[in-house]
Amino acid sequence: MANVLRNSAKFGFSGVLSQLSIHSRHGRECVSPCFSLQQRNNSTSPKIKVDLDSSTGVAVLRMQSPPVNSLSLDFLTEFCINLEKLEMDRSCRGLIITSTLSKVFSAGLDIMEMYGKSPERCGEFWKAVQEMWLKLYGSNMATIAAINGSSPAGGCLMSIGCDYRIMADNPRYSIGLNETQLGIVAPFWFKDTLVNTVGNRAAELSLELGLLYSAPDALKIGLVDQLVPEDQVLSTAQDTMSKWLAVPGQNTLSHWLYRVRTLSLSHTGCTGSEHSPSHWLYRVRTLSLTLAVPGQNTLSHTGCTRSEHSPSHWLYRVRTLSLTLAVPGQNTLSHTGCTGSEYSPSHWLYRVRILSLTLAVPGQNTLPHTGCTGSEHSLSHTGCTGSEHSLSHWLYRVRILSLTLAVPGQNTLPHTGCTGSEHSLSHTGCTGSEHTLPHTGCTGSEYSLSHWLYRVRTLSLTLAVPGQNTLSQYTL
Ligand SMILES: CC/C=C\CC(=O)SCCNC(=O)CCNC(=O)[C@H](O)C(C)(C)COP(=O)(O)OP(=O)(O)OC[C@H]1O[C@@H](n2cnc3c(N)ncnc32)[C@H](O)[C@@H]1OP(=O)(O)O
Repeated sequence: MANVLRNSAKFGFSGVLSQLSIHSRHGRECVSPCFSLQQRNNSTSPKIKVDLDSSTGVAVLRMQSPPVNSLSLDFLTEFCINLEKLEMDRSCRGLIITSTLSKVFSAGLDIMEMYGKSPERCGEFWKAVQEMWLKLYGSNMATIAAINGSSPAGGCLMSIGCDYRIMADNPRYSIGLNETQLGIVAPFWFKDTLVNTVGNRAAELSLELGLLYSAPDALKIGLVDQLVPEDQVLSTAQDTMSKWLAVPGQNTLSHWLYRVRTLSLSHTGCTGSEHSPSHWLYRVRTLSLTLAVPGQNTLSHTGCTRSEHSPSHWLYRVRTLSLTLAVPGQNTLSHTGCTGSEYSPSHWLYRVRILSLTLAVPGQNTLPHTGCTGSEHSLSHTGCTGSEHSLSHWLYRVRILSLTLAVPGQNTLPHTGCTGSEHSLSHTGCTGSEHTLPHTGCTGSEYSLSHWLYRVRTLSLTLAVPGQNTLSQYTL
């Protein structure tokens, strides 16, 4: 362990990436010439071994970092570099992740990385953890976890970041997000990924109690998709992969349609440098919900100081609560201007989302029945202020338009009154000028509409990664 730590990364994660001729996955056709065919087929780094079978287009990534494949900064850096190389390699369509160690897939985050480290090191580490998840969950490859041993915490995150999980049928092996048992709270994106895998209630129980599931129990709740004898884990993964690769276009649209919301972290409003990533990754949703609790609006830099709610409890309920908070008469949502009590909670619980759309309708910004009268609800970020559009027109189109607004070279939507540079990505919660699209490197009209309609959300999520607010690593 000490050796692992002593040999830790000499350069930051982003530094490592910048040393590669990294191109966007959007530019898969522009594979960097620095990767020869041979290099792409096989790659071995101290902790990771990758074999790409060019006849099938399937790569097997073997984690080989004894004793337990713990996810140190070194490990994560190597993992992400290997993932990025495969992502850029057009011949690679599927990825299987497994372990060379007996009994252990991965023990999760290296706990020594969380102890006694400098803030800078912590920042690098947490960025690398999140990068691992972003790269895996947002991959354009079909991904299968061949779980041939225990896979707690971060190991479980890696597994649920894949499209499919095959686990060794051995009741001694366990898997789960047990962070709460360790006295730490899994970040919301761990939680969201688990919810997407096992559903809300199972995720809630699992996270609040920090449960580790035996292989058979994991199958019961859907945490893994299939159990097979231990010596068949990899071969089954390879067979299964061929089914995934037979689905037309599976590597893009269908994959993304399910994941795009989870990946779009943009609404956290985290702009970066002022808060360390780890600070925010843990706290942003907790804080945002606490802020919304009437009478509790005091927490240090956000104004809230209360601590009576356990993080795990709150982290998992924040979305549900945020709906309730919108009930007029139950809360004073000064930011919405809703103060009345004329509507019952149930009425609002069902309508608040629809109404929030309505608030965005130009010329309909005064919603007397909600008590909202101010101009604060104009779509200032879209530049739409007029009343030229009818309600129904907008109710159906506002989302589509907001996508279109993000299309470089299409920022002039004459019929909406939007003319240009004011189309920062403020709808993502990013308010600074640094989050305009030019910031992402997209300045021209070189991309077609359809290209962007599919990718804009993907890109916006990257903007949301604290400390990663430039997309400099992508060549668009
Ligand atoms: C906000 C999100 C935060 C965190 C997410 C995380 O991922 S935190 C990490 C959580 N991980 C765990 O709780 C797993 C702990 N480990 C285990 O349960 C077992 O080690 C495991 C994986 C089931 C394997 O058991 P086995 O009996 O085969 O090995 P043993 O326990 O004897 O461990 C061997 C050596 O590995 C060291 N080690 C184990 N886990 C970690 C880890 N996560 N990080 C660093 N080091 C780890 C363990 O201390 C042993 O070291 P040694 O020097 O030989 O004593």
